[in-house]
Amino acid sequence: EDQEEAVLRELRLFLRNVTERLTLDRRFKAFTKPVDIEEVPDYLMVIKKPMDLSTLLTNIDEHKYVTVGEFMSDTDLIWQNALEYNPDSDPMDRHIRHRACALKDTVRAIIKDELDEDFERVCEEIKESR
Ligand SMILES: Cc1noc(C)c1-c1cc(NS(=O)(=O)c2ccccc2)cc(C(=O)O)c1
Repeated sequence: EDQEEAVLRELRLFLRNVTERLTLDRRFKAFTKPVDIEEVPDYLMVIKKPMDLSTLLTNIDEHKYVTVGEFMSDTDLIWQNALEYNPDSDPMDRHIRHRACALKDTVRAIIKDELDEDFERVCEEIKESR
């Protein structure tokens, strides 16, 4: 089992830990599962790349992410989609946008505080070498 696999296993542990903490946060309940197309029939006409926290976990387990940057692109989709689909001034839209902004800020704060820059650089080098 070479060094690269050890690094990527550590990356997956970190990303699972971050994702599970977000899933446990009650503010982000609406982001825990794919938007229900029965409940929101026109959703896929507006949002071309749906994403949610349970899909992030599946992606991690399927070794989709080789860098934290790739993971961040998918977490960005979650809040960007919510802002795009819920643009109006009514209280419901404002509430989901507030939670979307909280998700954006929370992910960035966790990564800034807990991701070692040297570790991410090693992941980037593995990605370039593949
Ligand atoms: C997310 C999202 N993006 O556009 C919209 C609109 C939402 C969104 C969708 C739902 N209903 S849902 O059946 O698709 C669902 C329930 C529980 C977990 C995940 C999805 C609820 C809410 C809410 O604020 O409670 C928000």
